[in-house]
Amino acid sequence: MKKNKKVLVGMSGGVDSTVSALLLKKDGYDVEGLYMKLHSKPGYHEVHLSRAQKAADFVGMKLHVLDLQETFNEKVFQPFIDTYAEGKTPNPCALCNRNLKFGEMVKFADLIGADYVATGHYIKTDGKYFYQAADDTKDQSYFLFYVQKNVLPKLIFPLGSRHKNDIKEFAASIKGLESFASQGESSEICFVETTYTDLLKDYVNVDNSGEVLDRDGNVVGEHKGYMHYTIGKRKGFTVKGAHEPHYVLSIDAKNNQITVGKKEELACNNVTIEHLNMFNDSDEFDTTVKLRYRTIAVPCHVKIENNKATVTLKESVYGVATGQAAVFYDDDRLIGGGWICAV
Ligand SMILES: Nc1ncnc2c1ncn2[C@@H]1O[C@H](COP(=O)(O)OP(=O)(O)OP(=O)(O)O)[C@@H](O)[C@H]1O
Repeated sequence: MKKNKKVLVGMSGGVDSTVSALLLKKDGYDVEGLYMKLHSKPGYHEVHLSRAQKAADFVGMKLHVLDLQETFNEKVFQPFIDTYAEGKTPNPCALCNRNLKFGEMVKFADLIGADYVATGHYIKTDGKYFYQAADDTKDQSYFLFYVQKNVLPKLIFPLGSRHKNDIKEFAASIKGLESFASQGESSEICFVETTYTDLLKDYVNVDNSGEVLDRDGNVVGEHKGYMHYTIGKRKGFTVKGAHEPHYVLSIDAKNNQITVGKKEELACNNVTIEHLNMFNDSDEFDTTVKLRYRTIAVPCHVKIENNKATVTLKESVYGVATGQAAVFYDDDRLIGGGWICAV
Protein backbone atom coordinates (compact mmCIF):
# COMPACT_ATOMS: atom_id res chain seq x y z
CA MET A 1 0.00 0.00 0.00
CA LYS A 2 1.26 3.48 -0.93
CA LYS A 3 0.15 4.82 2.44
CA ASN A 4 0.20 8.59 2.88
CA LYS A 5 1.06 9.24 -0.78
CA LYS A 6 -1.49 11.58 -2.24
CA VAL A 7 -2.11 11.75 -5.99
CA LEU A 8 -4.09 14.44 -7.76
CA VAL A 9 -5.70 12.93 -10.88
CA GLY A 10 -6.81 15.15 -13.78
CA MET A 11 -10.42 14.10 -14.38
CA SER A 12 -11.90 14.96 -17.78
CA GLY A 13 -15.01 12.80 -17.54
CA GLY A 14 -13.54 10.36 -20.08
CA VAL A 15 -12.73 6.68 -19.78
CA ASP A 16 -8.93 7.13 -19.58
CA SER A 17 -8.85 9.41 -16.55
CA THR A 18 -11.61 7.43 -14.84
CA VAL A 19 -9.72 4.15 -15.17
CA SER A 20 -6.45 5.89 -14.17
CA ALA A 21 -8.01 7.11 -10.92
CA LEU A 22 -9.45 3.68 -10.21
CA LEU A 23 -6.11 1.93 -10.81
CA LEU A 24 -4.30 4.36 -8.51
CA LYS A 25 -6.89 3.90 -5.80
CA LYS A 26 -6.61 0.12 -6.12
CA ASP A 27 -2.86 0.52 -5.92
CA GLY A 28 -3.26 2.10 -2.47
CA TYR A 29 -2.77 5.79 -3.22
CA ASP A 30 -4.82 8.45 -1.53
CA VAL A 31 -6.48 9.91 -4.66
CA GLU A 32 -8.23 13.22 -5.24
CA GLY A 33 -9.50 14.45 -8.60
CA LEU A 34 -9.39 17.79 -10.36
CA TYR A 35 -11.69 18.95 -13.16
CA MET A 36 -10.35 22.05 -14.90
CA LYS A 37 -12.63 24.33 -16.86
CA LEU A 38 -10.33 25.18 -19.73
CA HIS A 39 -12.03 26.52 -22.84
CA SER A 40 -15.45 28.13 -23.15
CA LYS A 41 -17.15 25.84 -25.69
CA PRO A 42 -20.90 26.27 -24.98
CA GLY A 43 -22.50 23.40 -23.06
CA TYR A 44 -19.21 21.47 -22.74
CA HIS A 45 -18.55 21.75 -19.01
CA GLU A 46 -22.08 20.83 -17.93
CA VAL A 47 -21.69 17.45 -19.64
CA HIS A 48 -18.04 16.74 -18.83
CA LEU A 49 -18.06 17.96 -15.26
CA SER A 50 -21.07 15.80 -14.44
CA ARG A 51 -19.28 12.77 -15.96
CA ALA A 52 -16.14 13.61 -13.94
CA GLN A 53 -18.26 13.85 -10.78
CA LYS A 54 -19.86 10.50 -11.54
CA ALA A 55 -16.40 8.98 -12.00
CA ALA A 56 -15.13 10.54 -8.77
CA ASP A 57 -18.15 9.23 -6.86
CA PHE A 58 -17.56 5.77 -8.26
CA VAL A 59 -13.90 5.82 -7.24
CA GLY A 60 -14.88 7.32 -3.89
CA MET A 61 -12.72 10.42 -4.05
CA LYS A 62 -13.11 14.14 -3.69
CA LEU A 63 -13.37 16.16 -6.94
CA HIS A 64 -11.94 19.68 -7.01
CA VAL A 65 -13.05 22.07 -9.74
CA LEU A 66 -10.90 24.93 -11.01
CA ASP A 67 -12.03 27.60 -13.42
CA LEU A 68 -8.95 28.25 -15.59
CA GLN A 69 -10.71 29.69 -18.62
CA GLU A 70 -8.80 32.97 -18.43
CA THR A 71 -5.38 31.30 -18.24
CA PHE A 72 -6.37 28.89 -21.02
CA ASN A 73 -7.48 31.78 -23.17
CA GLU A 74 -4.21 33.64 -22.66
CA LYS A 75 -1.80 30.68 -22.96
CA VAL A 76 -3.56 28.41 -25.46
CA PHE A 77 -6.59 29.83 -27.25
CA GLN A 78 -5.31 33.28 -28.21
CA PRO A 79 -1.96 31.88 -29.43
CA PHE A 80 -3.98 29.37 -31.52
CA ILE A 81 -5.82 32.23 -33.27
CA ASP A 82 -2.66 34.35 -33.59
CA THR A 83 -0.63 31.50 -35.07
CA TYR A 84 -3.17 30.89 -37.84
CA ALA A 85 -3.39 34.64 -38.45
CA GLU A 86 0.42 34.64 -38.93
CA GLY A 87 0.06 31.95 -41.62
CA LYS A 88 1.45 29.19 -39.40
CA THR A 89 0.00 25.93 -38.06
CA PRO A 90 -0.47 25.87 -34.26
CA ASN A 91 -0.20 23.02 -31.77
CA PRO A 92 -2.53 24.05 -28.91
CA CYS A 93 -2.33 20.69 -27.08
CA ALA A 94 1.41 21.10 -26.47
CA LEU A 95 0.81 24.55 -24.96
CA CYS A 96 -2.08 23.27 -22.83
CA ASN A 97 0.02 20.40 -21.51
CA ARG A 98 2.84 22.71 -20.46
CA ASN A 99 0.77 25.53 -19.01
CA LEU A 100 -2.45 23.94 -17.77
CA LYS A 101 -2.35 20.17 -17.31
CA PHE A 102 1.26 20.09 -16.12
CA GLY A 103 1.47 23.76 -15.07
CA GLU A 104 -1.61 24.91 -13.20
CA MET A 105 -2.49 21.36 -12.15
CA VAL A 106 0.95 20.82 -10.61
CA LYS A 107 0.63 24.16 -8.75
CA PHE A 108 -2.74 23.04 -7.41
CA ALA A 109 -1.29 19.67 -6.37
CA ASP A 110 1.36 21.53 -4.35
CA LEU A 111 -1.35 23.65 -2.76
CA ILE A 112 -3.31 20.65 -1.50
CA GLY A 113 -0.17 18.75 -0.49
CA ALA A 114 -0.37 16.06 -3.19
CA ASP A 115 2.86 14.15 -3.83
CA TYR A 116 2.02 13.27 -7.42
CA VAL A 117 -0.04 14.35 -10.40
CA ALA A 118 -1.60 11.72 -12.67
CA THR A 119 -3.48 11.85 -15.96
CA GLY A 120 -4.85 9.36 -18.44
CA HIS A 121 -2.31 10.32 -21.12
CA TYR A 122 -0.77 7.48 -23.08
CA ILE A 123 2.90 8.08 -22.26
CA LYS A 124 5.51 6.81 -19.81
CA THR A 125 8.05 8.57 -17.63
CA ASP A 126 10.92 7.60 -15.34
CA GLY A 127 11.01 11.05 -13.74
CA LYS A 128 13.79 12.29 -16.05
CA TYR A 129 12.47 11.59 -19.52
CA PHE A 130 9.22 10.79 -21.26
CA TYR A 131 8.93 7.55 -23.24
CA GLN A 132 6.48 6.62 -25.98
CA ALA A 133 3.43 4.65 -24.85
CA ALA A 134 3.14 0.91 -25.32
CA ASP A 135 0.05 1.54 -27.48
CA ASP A 136 1.64 3.31 -30.43
CA THR A 137 -1.76 4.11 -31.97
CA LYS A 138 -2.50 6.24 -28.89
CA ASP A 139 0.95 7.55 -27.98
CA GLN A 140 0.67 11.23 -26.91
CA SER A 141 4.37 11.95 -26.36
CA TYR A 142 4.53 14.35 -29.32
CA PHE A 143 2.16 16.69 -27.45
CA LEU A 144 4.10 16.47 -24.19
CA PHE A 145 7.53 17.58 -25.40
CA TYR A 146 7.03 21.10 -24.03
CA VAL A 147 6.30 20.09 -20.42
CA GLN A 148 8.87 21.56 -18.05
CA LYS A 149 11.59 19.15 -16.99
CA ASN A 150 11.33 19.95 -13.28
CA VAL A 151 7.76 18.55 -12.99
CA LEU A 152 8.58 15.10 -14.41
CA PRO A 153 9.48 13.51 -11.04
CA LYS A 154 5.93 14.28 -9.88
CA LEU A 155 4.10 12.63 -12.79
CA ILE A 156 2.38 9.26 -12.93
CA PHE A 157 0.75 7.84 -16.08
CA PRO A 158 -1.12 4.67 -15.15
CA LEU A 159 -1.99 3.95 -18.81
CA GLY A 160 1.47 4.31 -20.37
CA SER A 161 2.08 0.57 -20.52
CA ARG A 162 -1.47 -0.37 -21.44
CA HIS A 163 -3.58 -0.46 -24.59
CA LYS A 164 -6.66 1.66 -25.15
CA ASN A 165 -8.79 -1.34 -26.15
CA ASP A 166 -7.96 -3.04 -22.85
CA ILE A 167 -8.89 0.12 -20.94
CA LYS A 168 -12.27 0.26 -22.66
CA GLU A 169 -12.86 -3.45 -22.08
CA PHE A 170 -11.90 -3.07 -18.44
CA ALA A 171 -14.34 -0.18 -17.95
CA ALA A 172 -17.08 -2.06 -19.82
CA SER A 173 -16.66 -5.00 -17.45
CA ILE A 174 -17.21 -2.91 -14.31
CA LYS A 175 -20.78 -2.32 -13.19
CA GLY A 176 -21.28 1.44 -12.97
CA LEU A 177 -18.55 2.30 -15.49
CA GLU A 178 -20.07 0.81 -18.65
CA SER A 179 -21.20 4.21 -19.92
CA PHE A 180 -17.59 5.50 -19.81
CA ALA A 181 -16.49 2.67 -22.10
CA SER A 182 -19.10 3.49 -24.71
CA GLN A 183 -18.62 7.28 -24.79
CA GLY A 184 -17.33 8.62 -28.10
CA GLU A 185 -13.64 9.53 -28.39
CA SER A 186 -12.87 13.17 -27.61
CA SER A 187 -12.24 15.35 -30.65
CA GLU A 188 -8.66 16.04 -31.71
CA ILE A 189 -8.65 19.62 -30.40
CA CYS A 190 -11.06 19.80 -27.47
CA PHE A 191 -12.29 23.35 -28.14
CA VAL A 192 -12.94 22.87 -31.88
CA GLU A 193 -16.54 21.87 -32.47
CA THR A 194 -16.58 21.40 -36.25
CA THR A 195 -13.57 22.72 -38.18
CA TYR A 196 -10.86 25.13 -37.07
CA THR A 197 -11.84 27.59 -39.82
CA ASP A 198 -15.41 27.73 -38.49
CA LEU A 199 -14.02 28.65 -35.11
CA LEU A 200 -11.53 31.18 -36.49
CA LYS A 201 -14.35 32.98 -38.31
CA ASP A 202 -15.59 34.40 -35.01
CA TYR A 203 -12.23 36.12 -34.41
CA VAL A 204 -10.51 36.88 -37.72
CA ASN A 205 -11.37 37.43 -41.36
CA VAL A 206 -10.82 33.91 -42.73
CA ASP A 207 -12.60 34.23 -46.08
CA ASN A 208 -10.39 36.90 -47.59
CA SER A 209 -9.51 35.61 -51.05
CA GLY A 210 -6.10 36.30 -52.54
CA GLU A 211 -3.47 35.31 -55.08
CA VAL A 212 -1.87 31.95 -55.63
CA LEU A 213 1.75 32.22 -56.83
CA ASP A 214 4.22 29.78 -58.33
CA ARG A 215 7.77 29.56 -57.01
CA ASP A 216 8.88 32.33 -59.40
CA GLY A 217 6.29 34.72 -58.01
CA ASN A 218 3.90 34.56 -60.99
CA VAL A 219 0.21 34.79 -60.18
CA VAL A 220 -1.27 31.44 -61.25
CA GLY A 221 -4.61 31.30 -59.45
CA GLU A 222 -6.81 32.30 -56.54
CA HIS A 223 -7.27 31.07 -52.97
CA LYS A 224 -10.18 31.60 -50.61
CA GLY A 225 -8.24 33.04 -47.64
CA TYR A 226 -4.75 31.97 -46.52
CA MET A 227 -5.95 30.64 -43.14
CA HIS A 228 -7.79 27.84 -44.94
CA TYR A 229 -4.43 26.27 -45.83
CA THR A 230 -1.59 24.45 -44.18
CA ILE A 231 1.68 23.49 -45.84
CA GLY A 232 1.18 20.43 -48.03
CA LYS A 233 -2.55 20.99 -48.63
CA ARG A 234 -3.55 20.30 -52.22
CA LYS A 235 -7.17 21.38 -52.46
CA GLY A 236 -9.32 24.48 -52.22
CA PHE A 237 -7.39 26.81 -54.56
CA THR A 238 -7.16 27.24 -58.32
CA VAL A 239 -4.07 26.90 -60.53
CA LYS A 240 -4.58 27.95 -64.17
CA GLY A 241 -3.78 25.23 -66.70
CA ALA A 242 -2.39 22.77 -64.13
CA HIS A 243 -2.34 19.13 -65.19
CA GLU A 244 -0.73 17.76 -62.03
CA PRO A 245 -1.72 18.24 -58.38
CA HIS A 246 -0.28 21.33 -56.71
CA TYR A 247 0.52 21.64 -53.02
CA VAL A 248 0.84 24.64 -50.71
CA LEU A 249 4.56 25.33 -50.30
CA SER A 250 4.39 28.49 -48.20
CA ILE A 251 1.93 31.01 -46.81
CA ASP A 252 2.52 34.77 -46.80
CA ALA A 253 0.01 36.18 -44.31
CA LYS A 254 1.14 39.80 -44.77
CA ASN A 255 0.40 39.84 -48.49
CA ASN A 256 -2.44 37.32 -48.31
CA GLN A 257 -0.70 35.06 -50.85
CA ILE A 258 0.08 31.37 -50.96
CA THR A 259 2.81 29.77 -53.04
CA VAL A 260 2.14 26.38 -54.59
CA GLY A 261 4.21 23.79 -56.42
CA LYS A 262 4.62 20.14 -57.25
CA LYS A 263 5.07 17.38 -54.69
CA GLU A 264 8.86 17.26 -55.07
CA GLU A 265 9.05 20.97 -54.26
CA LEU A 266 7.61 20.23 -50.82
CA ALA A 267 10.70 18.27 -49.85
CA CYS A 268 12.37 19.67 -46.77
CA ASN A 269 15.91 18.80 -45.66
CA ASN A 270 16.67 21.46 -43.04
CA VAL A 271 14.58 22.89 -40.25
CA THR A 272 15.27 25.59 -37.70
CA ILE A 273 13.52 25.34 -34.36
CA GLU A 274 13.22 27.81 -31.49
CA HIS A 275 11.99 27.94 -27.86
CA LEU A 276 13.61 24.60 -27.14
CA ASN A 277 12.63 22.36 -24.28
CA MET A 278 15.35 19.76 -23.84
CA PHE A 279 15.52 16.92 -21.34
CA ASN A 280 19.21 16.23 -21.99
CA ASP A 281 22.18 18.62 -21.97
CA SER A 282 23.94 17.92 -25.29
CA ASP A 283 24.18 20.69 -27.82
CA GLU A 284 25.17 18.59 -30.82
CA PHE A 285 23.94 15.08 -31.50
CA ASP A 286 22.47 12.59 -33.98
CA THR A 287 18.96 11.43 -33.27
CA THR A 288 15.53 11.12 -34.92
CA VAL A 289 12.87 13.81 -35.21
CA LYS A 290 9.11 13.93 -35.72
CA LEU A 291 7.89 17.05 -37.49
CA ARG A 292 4.21 16.14 -37.37
CA TYR A 293 1.98 13.99 -35.18
CA ARG A 294 1.36 10.49 -36.55
CA THR A 295 4.47 10.40 -38.70
CA ILE A 296 7.56 8.26 -38.35
CA ALA A 297 10.59 9.97 -36.81
CA VAL A 298 13.39 10.48 -39.36
CA PRO A 299 17.15 10.44 -38.65
CA CYS A 300 18.75 13.86 -38.27
CA HIS A 301 21.72 15.82 -36.95
CA VAL A 302 21.00 18.56 -34.38
CA LYS A 303 23.14 21.56 -33.48
CA ILE A 304 21.94 23.88 -30.72
CA GLU A 305 23.11 27.48 -30.35
CA ASN A 306 21.42 30.32 -28.41
CA ASN A 307 18.29 28.29 -27.68
CA LYS A 308 17.76 27.61 -31.38
CA ALA A 309 18.50 24.34 -33.14
CA THR A 310 19.50 23.63 -36.69
CA VAL A 311 18.14 20.24 -37.67
CA THR A 312 19.66 18.58 -40.73
CA LEU A 313 17.39 15.80 -41.94
CA LYS A 314 19.05 12.67 -43.33
CA GLU A 315 16.03 12.02 -45.53
CA SER A 316 13.57 14.48 -47.04
CA VAL A 317 10.32 15.16 -45.24
CA TYR A 318 7.33 16.47 -47.22
CA GLY A 319 5.01 19.18 -45.94
CA VAL A 320 6.78 20.68 -42.93
CA ALA A 321 4.86 23.63 -41.42
CA THR A 322 6.17 26.52 -39.36
CA GLY A 323 4.45 26.76 -35.97
CA GLN A 324 4.41 22.97 -35.56
CA ALA A 325 6.54 21.04 -33.10
CA ALA A 326 9.78 19.23 -33.92
CA VAL A 327 10.22 16.48 -31.33
CA PHE A 328 13.43 14.46 -30.87
CA TYR A 329 13.37 10.76 -30.05
CA ASP A 330 16.21 8.48 -29.14
CA ASP A 331 14.41 5.23 -29.89
CA ASP A 332 11.29 5.45 -27.65
CA ARG A 333 12.81 8.09 -25.35
CA LEU A 334 11.73 11.69 -25.92
CA ILE A 335 14.81 13.86 -25.51
CA GLY A 336 13.29 17.28 -26.23
CA GLY A 337 12.01 19.48 -28.99
CA GLY A 338 11.12 22.96 -30.14
CA TRP A 339 8.91 24.97 -32.44
CA ILE A 340 9.58 25.05 -36.18
CA CYS A 341 10.36 28.63 -37.18
CA ALA A 342 12.00 28.16 -40.59
CA VAL A 343 12.16 25.37 -43.17
N1 LIG B 1 -10.63 19.37 -18.22
C1 LIG B 1 -9.74 18.56 -17.64
N2 LIG B 1 -9.54 18.61 -16.30
C2 LIG B 1 -8.64 17.79 -15.70
N3 LIG B 1 -7.90 16.90 -16.36
C3 LIG B 1 -8.05 16.80 -17.68
C4 LIG B 1 -8.98 17.62 -18.40
N4 LIG B 1 -8.92 17.29 -19.70
C5 LIG B 1 -7.99 16.32 -19.81
N5 LIG B 1 -7.47 16.01 -18.60
C6 LIG B 1 -6.44 14.98 -18.29
O1 LIG B 1 -5.57 14.83 -19.39
C7 LIG B 1 -5.66 13.48 -19.91
C8 LIG B 1 -5.51 13.47 -21.41
O2 LIG B 1 -6.46 14.34 -21.95
P1 LIG B 1 -7.05 14.14 -23.40
O3 LIG B 1 -7.79 15.37 -23.73
O4 LIG B 1 -5.97 13.66 -24.29
O5 LIG B 1 -8.17 13.06 -23.14
P2 LIG B 1 -8.48 11.58 -23.48
O6 LIG B 1 -7.33 10.81 -24.03
O7 LIG B 1 -9.74 11.60 -24.23
O8 LIG B 1 -8.70 11.06 -21.97
P3 LIG B 1 -10.05 10.83 -21.19
O9 LIG B 1 -10.60 9.53 -21.74
O10 LIG B 1 -9.65 10.75 -19.75
O11 LIG B 1 -10.92 12.03 -21.52
C9 LIG B 1 -6.99 12.96 -19.42
O12 LIG B 1 -6.99 11.55 -19.33
C10 LIG B 1 -7.10 13.62 -18.06
O13 LIG B 1 -6.37 12.93 -17.09
